[in-house]
Amino acid sequence: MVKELLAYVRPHRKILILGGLLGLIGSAAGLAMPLLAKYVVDAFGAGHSMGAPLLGLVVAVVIGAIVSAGGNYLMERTGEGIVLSARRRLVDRMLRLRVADVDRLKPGDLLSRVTGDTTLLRAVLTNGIVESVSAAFMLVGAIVMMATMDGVLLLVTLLVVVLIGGLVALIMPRIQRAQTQAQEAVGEMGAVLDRALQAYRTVKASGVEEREIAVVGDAAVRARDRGLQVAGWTSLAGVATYMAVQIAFLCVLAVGGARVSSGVLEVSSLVAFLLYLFYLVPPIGQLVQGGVQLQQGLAAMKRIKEIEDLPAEPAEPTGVHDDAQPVGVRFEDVVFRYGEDRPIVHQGVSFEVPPGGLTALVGPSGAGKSTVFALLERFYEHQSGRILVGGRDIREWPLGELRGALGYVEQDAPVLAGTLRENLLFAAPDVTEDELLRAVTRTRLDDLVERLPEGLETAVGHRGVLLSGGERQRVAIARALLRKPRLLLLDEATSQLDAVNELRLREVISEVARETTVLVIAHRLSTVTNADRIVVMEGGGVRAVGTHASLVGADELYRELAATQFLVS
Ligand SMILES: Nc1ncnc2c1ncn2[C@@H]1O[C@H](COP(=O)(O)OP(=O)(O)OP(=O)(O)O)[C@@H](O)[C@H]1O
Repeated sequence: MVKELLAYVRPHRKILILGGLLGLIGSAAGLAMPLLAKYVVDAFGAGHSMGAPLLGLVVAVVIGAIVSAGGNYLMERTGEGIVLSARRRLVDRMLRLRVADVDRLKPGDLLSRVTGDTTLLRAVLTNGIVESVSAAFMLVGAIVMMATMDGVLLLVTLLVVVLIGGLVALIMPRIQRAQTQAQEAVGEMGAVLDRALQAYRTVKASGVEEREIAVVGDAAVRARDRGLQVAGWTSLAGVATYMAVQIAFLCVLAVGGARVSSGVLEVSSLVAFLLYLFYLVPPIGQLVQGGVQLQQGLAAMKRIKEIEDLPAEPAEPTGVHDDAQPVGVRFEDVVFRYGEDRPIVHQGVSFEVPPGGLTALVGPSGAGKSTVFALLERFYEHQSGRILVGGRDIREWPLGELRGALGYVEQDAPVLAGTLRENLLFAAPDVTEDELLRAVTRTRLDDLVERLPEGLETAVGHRGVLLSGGERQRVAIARALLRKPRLLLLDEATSQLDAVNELRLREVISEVARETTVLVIAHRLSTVTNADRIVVMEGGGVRAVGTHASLVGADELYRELAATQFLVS
């Protein structure tokens, strides 16, 4: 894991080393200061001119400040670079994952990995590493300098520091544990808030705002409590460090005072020694901090790796293609389940759809209709049997080419944030204005475009709130058509459409079916009666295939479905 962490640093190592060197020079300038102060005191005591040592002191201060600032900037720069490459890698992988894997993961959690965990990497990889190195340098430097001043005083100091250091070492694991719990608590709060925001309308309609506010509030209180625990332990460690320095200061003052009065030690050396003593504090703190950051960074790395280690789909370009010939579909004894531990959804599904025309899939809820689409798009892989598109096994199609040949309209067709134009051009950004307008006309969206205040340039909102269910689906159909699909998969909207919208949708579907193959999961009679053939699915298999007229006579389930679901008169 540490190796993985360092892999992120490798491309930035030159700048990081330069930044680290500048930091070290800054530290060295800092270390020189007590020594220079000693010379000032010595010069003062001996009645010599203080000009030279004072100048040295000023130069050390200025160089130290400038060099440290430069080093700091380089560190931050590297940090941003590391976050950028980590985010790019992670997002690249995330958008190439298999649908099957993404379905298992929580969107809020994925988001936090890109925004939160990558930021934690920065802390450990830049400040963490570099500050720890420069802190160790400072620490050793200060101790060496102190040793040159007076060995006895150093011994007194180290004794106190080691004692308190032991105490801090005992506190550290507690800080770490509390910190992890605090991060989890914040995550939990995010999860409950996400739930409420996702179901915003349901929350309002159910009148449960107060309860949801309380639930999120409770989670926030738990996060605060965990945060307080961290604060408590950190303060204790701070007090211990502070006490260590004060006690060491008093001891050094007492022992040093005695040594000065007995003439073994000069006053200036005692002053310089005491200054070095206070120089020990920040590096100790930084080393402690570096340890905490390393733990956080490793935890973040683990979460990032979890995603990066998931298999990706092959990265092939998809998009508009030249061959617009409609293709047929054939399912041959397809067996499929969503997971090892899941029930079988398709138990030997077989049916055939010739190229062109309208085919409706009908059947009770849970029969496996949407799963047919998921398998055709290869969101999931079937376990046995064969699925042919255009006479070719879908496993032999390059994935990008297969998806390029299919148009897919989800039941709850999403309208993306942005303008209507952006929504239509989402899958085929390079089509001409003529083609765009033709698709708008074909999907009977011209009325809508006229009605909207800014036509195609109207922002249709984050959930397309300005559009009705029927309009949303026609926008999605237009979007799919602009890719010139050879087979259109349409999961018909179940939401009640008004008569005008239903008529329009039917017209659109029939018209599209004249040019390409349309496979529609049908929820209304108008679609079914218009269909060239109907595949009736039940319990993970195909029960009957025929036309509306033949099935009403021949298939009991179909008759029943038609009578209840499809509003038969
Ligand atoms: N992503 C998934 N992971 C696990 N199980 C799933 C998933 N999607 C669907 N299922 C299960 O597979 C079965 C068939 O679902 P499918 O959506 O194909 O049915 P359907 O005929 O389209 O039903 P509906 O008309 O209600 O949408 C259901 O029992 C469902 O719970």
